[in-house]
Amino acid sequence: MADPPVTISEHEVESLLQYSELTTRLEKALGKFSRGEVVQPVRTTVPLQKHNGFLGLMPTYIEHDGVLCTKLVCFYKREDGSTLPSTRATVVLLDPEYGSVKAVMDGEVITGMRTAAVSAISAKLLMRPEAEVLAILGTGKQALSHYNVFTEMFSFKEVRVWSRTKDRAEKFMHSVTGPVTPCVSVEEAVKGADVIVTVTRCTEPVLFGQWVKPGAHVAAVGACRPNWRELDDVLMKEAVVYTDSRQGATTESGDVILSGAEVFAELGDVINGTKPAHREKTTVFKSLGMGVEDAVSAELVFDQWKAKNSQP
Ligand SMILES: NC(=O)C1=CN([C@@H]2O[C@H](COP(=O)(O)OP(=O)(O)OC[C@H]3O[C@@H](n4cnc5c(N)ncnc54)[C@H](O)[C@@H]3O)[C@@H](O)[C@H]2O)C=CC1
Ligand SMILES: O=C(O)C1=NCCCC1
Repeated sequence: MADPPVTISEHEVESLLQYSELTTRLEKALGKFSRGEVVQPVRTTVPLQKHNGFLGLMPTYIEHDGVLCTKLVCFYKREDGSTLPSTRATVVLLDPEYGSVKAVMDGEVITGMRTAAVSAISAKLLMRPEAEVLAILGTGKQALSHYNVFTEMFSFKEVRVWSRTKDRAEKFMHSVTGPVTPCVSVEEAVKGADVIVTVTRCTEPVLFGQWVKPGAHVAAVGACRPNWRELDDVLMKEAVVYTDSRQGATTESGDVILSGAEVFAELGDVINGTKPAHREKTTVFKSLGMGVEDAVSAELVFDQWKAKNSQP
């Protein structure tokens, strides 16, 4: 008889996950994914038309590691000023042999941290070594997790943040401990920036190639629907485009599909050494988010939870 599933709250997940171990596991998982060692269909999305959103189903099986997992994530195109969350997620970890549920855990922190950690891996692989200026477009949940991991992993001389209102950019600045320059326009934020993170909910391009410094690295995290955009055609066509999943990007990314840009490689290909990292060129990492990222994060949370809760 299987043990009943454990429930792990948002607060507990937060106390159990650290970027250092998470990033190591995610890097290995991206490599495995691109070597074909992970069963992970492209996310199934169910439209929630009445609420202007989608339910995404993200099942994943890593046979070699005995990890079976699925995330249920609802994401919405919220009206400006809405106080409702734009993403809500739950992660379910299963026993692949018995099919029983081992753990049900909050997916908010996992989604925030694993997405930011994968963007940081993209920057580690693709930004110029002398990178000094980071620009973050957007000031929501992902902006905060990206700020946290980028400032933990790298030593930028300046971090700039842009939001559509000055108030929001200033509020973000006051919510973090390190120095931040709030910017009133995207152009001001990205001018001369070496690394640009786009974490907005916008559905039309907000970042234009004409403003991007040649050789900069862009981690594009929002716009995860085939008709949503964050980046313009000029940037998509000038840059060398990397993704988490080629199949995911060519199915779900408006920036890739509508610009007609070619996907050069998956991050896992670079990690596996089968495709080069073009640090000297302008690069875009188009992130869609993958079930395998949630699976290894949930397994890490569960391992830590068991260690903490085991009898002495
Ligand atoms: N690639 C991935 O793995 C993941 C992607 N996402 C996506 O990342 C984006 C950000 O997510 P969260 O930070 O959780 O959302 P959030 O709602 O906490 O923050 C969104 C930010 O975008 C800004 N924004 C909204 N509409 C805008 C517009 N038209 N133009 C410019 N800025 C606008 C908001 O003011 C806010 O600063 C969303 O599009 C979400 O779907 C979320 C989770 C994972
Ligand atoms: O991977 C995820 O989780 C998400 N990706 C895009 C939309 C929101 C959630």
